[in-house]
Amino acid sequence: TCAFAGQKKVLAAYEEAVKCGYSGARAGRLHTPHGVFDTPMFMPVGTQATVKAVSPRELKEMGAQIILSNTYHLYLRPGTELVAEAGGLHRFMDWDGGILTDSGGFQVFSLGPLRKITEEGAAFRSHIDGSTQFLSPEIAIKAQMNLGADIIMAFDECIPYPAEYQYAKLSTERTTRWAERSQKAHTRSGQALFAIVQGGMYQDLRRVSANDLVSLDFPGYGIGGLSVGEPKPVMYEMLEQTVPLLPENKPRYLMGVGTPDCLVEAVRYGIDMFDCVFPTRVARNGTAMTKSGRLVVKNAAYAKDFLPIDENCGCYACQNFSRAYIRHLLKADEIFGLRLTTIHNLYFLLDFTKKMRQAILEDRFLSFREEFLAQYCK
Ligand SMILES: CO[C@@H]1O[C@H](CNc2nc3cc4c(=O)[nH]c(N)nc4cc3[nH]2)[C@H]2OC(C)(C)O[C@@H]12
Ligand SMILES: [Zn+2]
Repeated sequence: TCAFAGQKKVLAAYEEAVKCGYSGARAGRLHTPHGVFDTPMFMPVGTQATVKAVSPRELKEMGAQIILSNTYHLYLRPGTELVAEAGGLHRFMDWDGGILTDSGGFQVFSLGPLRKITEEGAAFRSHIDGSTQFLSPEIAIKAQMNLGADIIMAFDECIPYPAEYQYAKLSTERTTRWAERSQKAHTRSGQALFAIVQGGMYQDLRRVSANDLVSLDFPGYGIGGLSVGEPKPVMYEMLEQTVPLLPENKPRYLMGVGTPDCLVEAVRYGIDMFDCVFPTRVARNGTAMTKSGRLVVKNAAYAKDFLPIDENCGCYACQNFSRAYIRHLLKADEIFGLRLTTIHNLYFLLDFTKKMRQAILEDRFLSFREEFLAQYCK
């Protein structure tokens, strides 16, 4: 049911992805049990069944369509059976938009002190209480069926960066076997299971991974193993190698990205969906995202700056409060300060993807990209 149909520029009976200029950029519509959503899209991250510091009502107001939660975290606490008893994740967190859950493949390797990876799965110690835990494709899929997200991810290994070719090859082949096991374990109808392309930073492994997963016929594809510390040009090169091998009529989701400069480049290669903790995380240490780069509103320079973070921003923070006020709250450790920077950063990225979509529909994406990159300092 997670069909992906591009938005056609002219009215027509069928929908097809609108291609733009000499790029792979496309404007699409993602059909899920909780609604039809526009792409390109940014998905706010709500790791533990809440997008930190903002409410579902505020998320709806700022235009969030699909939000993310993490199987790894919810499996450890409060447990995915408990969430199922509560009526599933949508009911539990009172969110009636789309939900995508990551499978735990990344969190196990980035959070829990790793014990061991075998063909069967990954043994690790919980970062919460140090208990010995184990995740396999079957366990991760069952957990995600309990949570009831609209889109779930296959259990994979996010290859660390850098990694030896041989390690990347063996790990990628195992991830493909795990994707097949994930598919067999996935019995919940109405829920889309996406595979995750791996391959490290090796072009040939990326192509093999993409081709193998495409032949297993998933309704959508995550691109994993990126945004793990590699230089941005390397990430873009992996996209160039991978995205063209993925079906045009299915969504492509670049995991863990990111900042607007990365989003506009990835959209050019044909990516439709993004998630990243960046906007909510940097908000909590007083950094606001703007079209010219980062603005550390906590800095003394803004003590008497009575302008909003961004005069052209339509968010609740910019419409009602000044930099001086937000800086005061952050300095005073007032929770409302973090809420305002978080609201602004999420709104900024959600609005940015809306602007990219509009540019694609009006066939001016490449000039939009040029203008944006010219004024954005990384
Ligand atoms: C720029 O933010 C830092 O970088 C991480 C985001 N980068 C990222 N790459 C990912 C790859 C995968 C993958 O291969 N497989 C699965 N299943 N999920 C994934 C999730 C991923 N997220 C954030 O994660 C932390 C919190 C470590 O820092 C952030
Ligand atoms: Zn704002």
